[in-house]
Amino acid sequence: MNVEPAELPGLAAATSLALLRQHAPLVHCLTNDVVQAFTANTLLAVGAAPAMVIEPREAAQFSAVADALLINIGTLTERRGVSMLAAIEAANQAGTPWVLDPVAVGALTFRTEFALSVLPLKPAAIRANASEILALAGQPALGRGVDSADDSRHALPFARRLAEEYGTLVAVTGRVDFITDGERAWSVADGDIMMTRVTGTGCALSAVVAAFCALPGDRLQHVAAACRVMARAGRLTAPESAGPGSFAVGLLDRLYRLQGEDLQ
Ligand SMILES: Nc1ncnc2c1ncn2[C@@H]1O[C@H](COP(=O)(O)OP(=O)(O)OP(=O)(O)O)[C@@H](O)[C@H]1O
Ligand SMILES: Cc1ncsc1CCO
Ligand SMILES: [Mg+2]
Repeated sequence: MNVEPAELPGLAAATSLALLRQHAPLVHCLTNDVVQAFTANTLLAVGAAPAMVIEPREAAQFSAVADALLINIGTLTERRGVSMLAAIEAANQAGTPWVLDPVAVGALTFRTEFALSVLPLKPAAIRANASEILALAGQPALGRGVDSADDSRHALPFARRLAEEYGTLVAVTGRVDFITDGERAWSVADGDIMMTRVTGTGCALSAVVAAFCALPGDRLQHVAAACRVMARAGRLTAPESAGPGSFAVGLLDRLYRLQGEDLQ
């Protein structure tokens, strides 16, 4: 149970990426106001398709036909919460996987109660930083707003526990990403510190995780592959960037150009 997770093999990540581009899943994103366009462009760059349908009277209708649903509570409002619950219910009825990004859960009461209330609604995966995973698991966390101040390795046992308790997958990201179903776990040691200097790399990754959840086959492998794809693209882009601005643009270009051999 507590053995060190193995690094996801490059070939597995490449196989999942090829499958993603073949299927080009349509991802219904109910996400925060900061990252809408970056998230949509990230999905398009990697080979999936986005749609941000947020009106409560349309959300359920759309999530029933999308291939995956993303629920990100970064700028949660009461009205957006209504859309999210309707979308989750419709996705569950249609057998569509949905992914939770519990942004800044912990210190803030409204979003924390909301996140805890949707955990039993069978998310296919949860993607969060270490502080958010600790908070979801009821542990003291050092998060500062939307940023993590905790180490993903420290959060791994709690990620495992959450995955087991809710029958879901948990991807806890940071310097090293860990992806677990409670029993099995993969690690992804890649990325670059520059990824924390652009807002929404984690939020966009959660949308990519949702896209990979739509694929047939080993979902734990696919979610780990999503983390690998994002982190690898970040690692390759950082040295070519003058700063966060060109990094954000370069990351999209790199995701678009990323080939299986870049992951090996
Ligand atoms: N110190 C680091 N070194 C290398 N890569 C990192 C580091 N921290 C985060 N990353 C990478 O950045 C991406 C986003 O992860 P992070 O944990 O920062 O998400 P987040 O805090 O939810 O981000 P946001 O809320 O801004 O969207 C992941 O691909 C992760 O691997
Ligand atoms: C900066 C910020 N504030 C609320 S959501 C968000 C995007 C990163 O999570
Ligand atoms: Mg986040």
